[in-house]
Amino acid sequence: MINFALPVAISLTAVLGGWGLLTRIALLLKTLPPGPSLLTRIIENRGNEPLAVKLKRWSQQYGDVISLMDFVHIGKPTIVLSTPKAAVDLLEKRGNIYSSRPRNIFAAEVAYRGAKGTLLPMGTKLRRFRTTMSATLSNIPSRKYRLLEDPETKLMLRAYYKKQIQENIGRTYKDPYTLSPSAQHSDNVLTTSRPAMWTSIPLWRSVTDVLCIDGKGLFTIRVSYYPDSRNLPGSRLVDHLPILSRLPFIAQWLCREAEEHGAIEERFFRNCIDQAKLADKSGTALSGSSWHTLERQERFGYTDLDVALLSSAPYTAGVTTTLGACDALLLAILLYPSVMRRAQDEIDAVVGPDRLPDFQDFDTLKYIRAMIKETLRWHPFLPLGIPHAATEDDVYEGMFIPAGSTVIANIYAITRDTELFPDPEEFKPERFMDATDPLLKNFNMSFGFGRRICPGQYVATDQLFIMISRILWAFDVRPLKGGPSPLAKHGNWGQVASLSYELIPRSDHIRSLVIDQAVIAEDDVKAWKNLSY
Ligand code: HEM
Repeated sequence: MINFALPVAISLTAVLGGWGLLTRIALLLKTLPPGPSLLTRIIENRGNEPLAVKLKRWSQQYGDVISLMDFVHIGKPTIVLSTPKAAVDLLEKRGNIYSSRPRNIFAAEVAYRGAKGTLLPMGTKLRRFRTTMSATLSNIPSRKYRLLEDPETKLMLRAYYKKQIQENIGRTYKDPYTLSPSAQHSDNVLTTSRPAMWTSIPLWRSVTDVLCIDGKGLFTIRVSYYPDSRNLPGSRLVDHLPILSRLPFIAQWLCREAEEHGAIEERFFRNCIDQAKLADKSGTALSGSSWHTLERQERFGYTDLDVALLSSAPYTAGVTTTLGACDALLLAILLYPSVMRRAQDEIDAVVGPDRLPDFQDFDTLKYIRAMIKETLRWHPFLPLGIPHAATEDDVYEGMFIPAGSTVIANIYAITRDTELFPDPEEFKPERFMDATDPLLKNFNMSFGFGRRICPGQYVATDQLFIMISRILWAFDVRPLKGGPSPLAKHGNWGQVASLSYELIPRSDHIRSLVIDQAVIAEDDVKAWKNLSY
């Protein structure tokens, strides 16, 4: 007798499977959040409209939560959240299912071989990574870096004066001195960024080593970090067809860029870990994520690559972001001179001319803190944050969000929510002064949401506070006469284009105080030897 059982079972499974798939697709199409059709997206793909702006425009047309489907990731749409409420409701209140990262083959798998903390999906490795981050960067632990931020910013101020003297010999201090925010290799910018590096790696051989490998600036390594349209998961061919990464011949061509970037970062951060070990032996290490990770290497079975990439997250995630925010703050000052005057009035009343602003002034310099919040709102450095992923099916206000969806908080749109932020394009620190709404009082939306929220937010705020309060205590910031209008430099997010301005010393008394303090600061910093200035 012919045995029909197997073919019948196979056919039945296929039919049921196919039916299941069809039912799921029908359900998806019916109940997914609304959004532009694929055709609209293809048509509108032309032109140079930035992704965050396009998504904001679509959210005004379709709703606070929109979905974008494609033919490759059927059943796994991209969901975009465009209001504070939607982002808080999903990414924070339902953080247990919205805290993963989407699969990112090009960057997370090929370039970083599963060792990049910021790209980790939910699981034990992510939990351990977040523990390291909070043990070394959260509110209280982050204060230990003040030991470095204090002397470093004193040296930064002196560098500004020195540069003036060098460049303008025989002339008055009122001669212009320009800083270019995009010139990240300039001495002064390096000085300000160094504390950010220290949060990650306790010892650096020299600043040049830190920023250049084989003559290539580390800032250029952005394989996955900036979620612009090019780097979003799914924007590379290999993300759509994972099988390609397993085909050796094709993979060489498709994945070369990722492999090259990954190899450079691995070499660089392994070298840093070697330096950290030496620093510990000589007693010069300031404990940071390197040490926290190294100490747990055996227990957690971390490979050397894991140690190098997990512990370097504060450096890769913290330097350009914080410096970019500082530049945006200076740009706001150039565009809104009354803001600078009000900040200086506050500094003069609280601090006076006889000492530098200090971390002890953090609570009293309320307007400076409001300026920092307003800068992060007005000009968010990461307009689309870093994408999250849903790990379970969910329903939100009648809309179905399937497991596996990529979930993006459009921080650019969220920080322009007119209910919470009237006149959103205006730079108004006052909106944060004496605010009672918790969303304003504890404003941190530009740092992301929920369990993946930026763990470096305290370090970033400290560094912005000390840099900006000291710069405004010592200098007036003015646009260079005849230079292009600073307005042209405001792209609404990310790095502001290079802008020229002059720093005009506020008094000779302050200048001599800075010079004296810098001498003491040099000694403080020498405790961490091998740094070259
Ligand atoms: C103004 C400066 C900064 C801004 C605007 C910023 C913004 C962000 C945003 C939007 C995210 C994604 C959050 C999410 O997925 O919801 C993020 C993640 C992260 N940030 Fe920051 N950041 C800044 C500075 C820093 C600093 C100074 C550090 C470290 C010292 C840091 C370390 C990190 C790390 C490690 C992550 C990944 C967290 C994870 O994947 O779980 N950031 N940041």
